[in-house]
Amino acid sequence: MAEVRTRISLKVGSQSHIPAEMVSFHGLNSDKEHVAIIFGQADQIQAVPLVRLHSECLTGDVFHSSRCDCGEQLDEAINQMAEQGGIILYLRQEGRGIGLYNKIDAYKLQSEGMNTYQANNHLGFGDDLRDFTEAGQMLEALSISRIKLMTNNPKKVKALSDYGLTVEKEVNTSTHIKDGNEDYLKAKVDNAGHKLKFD
Ligand SMILES: Nc1nc2c(ncn2[C@@H]2O[C@H](COP(=O)(O)OP(=O)(O)OP(=O)(O)O)[C@@H](O)[C@H]2O)c(=O)[nH]1
Ligand SMILES: [Zn+2]
Repeated sequence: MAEVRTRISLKVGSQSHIPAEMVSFHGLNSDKEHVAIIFGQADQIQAVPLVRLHSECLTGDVFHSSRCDCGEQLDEAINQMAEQGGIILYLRQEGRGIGLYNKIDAYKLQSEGMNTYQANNHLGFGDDLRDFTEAGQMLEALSISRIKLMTNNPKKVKALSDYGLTVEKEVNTSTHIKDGNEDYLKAKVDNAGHKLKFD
């Protein structure tokens, strides 16, 4: 199921030339172009690699929007995996699965006072439409069965465990508070049980 592997070199902050491999897949449940980014050949030489499932966030990952923490979490994962190896599954699940245009509609409602979950519900969507089965398929295709999962989201841990993977350890990301995203982070804790720490 893993299809093409190609070498890439990444730059995050002051760290440049971070070597990695990008892997495409065929035969996943949907036609979404999910990719794996593998650091330090972790799939081949580590028995229990560090893994992050990162759901796409164009506004945060690319443009570092102040509304969320996605870009910072992605950079944190890359920095950590550049040191110790690991695998990022970059999942094309924009807006927790509602898509970019709907997320923009949700942002408009959030600007008027709703939190992210209320805004999704107001638009007729559930709190979170993501399905992580394909992440399980991708890890299976890479012959990985035991992982350390980098997340604060209990739903991801449960989904991979239900798929049949062994999550030996949960590694929480830092809490990336910045001007504009505190309510977004607190809503994740209150509505989805994210393990984020606020000092
Ligand atoms: N609907 C909606 N989605 C958002 C909003 N802000 C960010 N997102 C999406 O939320 C998702 C965040 O993905 P992740 O960081 O992988 O997941 P998470 O559930 O926060 O869990 P962690 O592993 O702890 O980071 C992405 O799909 C973003 O596009 C928002 O205001 N509304
Ligand atoms: Zn985001």
